[in-house]
Amino acid sequence: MTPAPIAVALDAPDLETAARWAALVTPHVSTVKVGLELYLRYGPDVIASVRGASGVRVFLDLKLHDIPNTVAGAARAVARLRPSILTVHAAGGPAMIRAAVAAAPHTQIAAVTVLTSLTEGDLERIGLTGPADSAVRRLAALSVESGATALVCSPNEVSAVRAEVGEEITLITPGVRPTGAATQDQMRVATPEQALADGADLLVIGRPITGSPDPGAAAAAIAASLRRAT
Ligand SMILES: O=c1ccn([C@@H]2O[C@H](COP(=O)(O)O)[C@@H](O)[C@H]2O)c(=O)[nH]1
Repeated sequence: MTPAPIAVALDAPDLETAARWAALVTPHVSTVKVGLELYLRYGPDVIASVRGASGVRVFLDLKLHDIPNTVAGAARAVARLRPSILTVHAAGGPAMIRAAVAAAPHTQIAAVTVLTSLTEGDLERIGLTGPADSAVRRLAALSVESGATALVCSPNEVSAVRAEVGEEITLITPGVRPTGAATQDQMRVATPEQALADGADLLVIGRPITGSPDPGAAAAAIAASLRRAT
């Protein structure tokens, strides 16, 4: 069976837990995601630990955001680990995104538009007035013009972003919650089925899977429900 288009966020406190979660979910999902918590604690070794024998795709979610020269150096440093996807913040601007793309030619650079934990009230306080999808569309267009071939947005904006950037760009959506699951700190959310129906290519799902007593079964259940919906 083809693994589901899900990236499981391995936001674990230790390497053993992350590797265990990765081994349990990899029969069911296409990708595992390493974020700041794990990478800052364990560094590059974490990639091999979660990739394991299965060779599952690893998404390195470091959300780089700095001047172009610094981001180029950081992207070059992690490119040797061959992550499938590396994130940068779209708000870092065109030159920074171009620098990341040039520094990691074998890794897909995904630009994070507006964090899924932010409400429209938060955006207004930051100075981004108007509906969230206007800011997301603007940042998406800028990122693609700068060479990003993937974008991170909430499932609520995925159809607007698809209309803006076309079919060739990979749309990645965190803020995904199965019906009835707690939203926790995610503010702009939708179900896995809705995100996929609206045009997402890869669903990032963490705690609804890793917080389950059986992460393998939780991943398998979401994968099966996506298969039924398509
Ligand atoms: O806008 C964003 C960008 C990245 N994330 C990351 O996705 C996961 C979501 O985990 P859940 O447990 O499913 O909430 C997490 O690693 C974030 O760093 C995001 O949530 N929103």
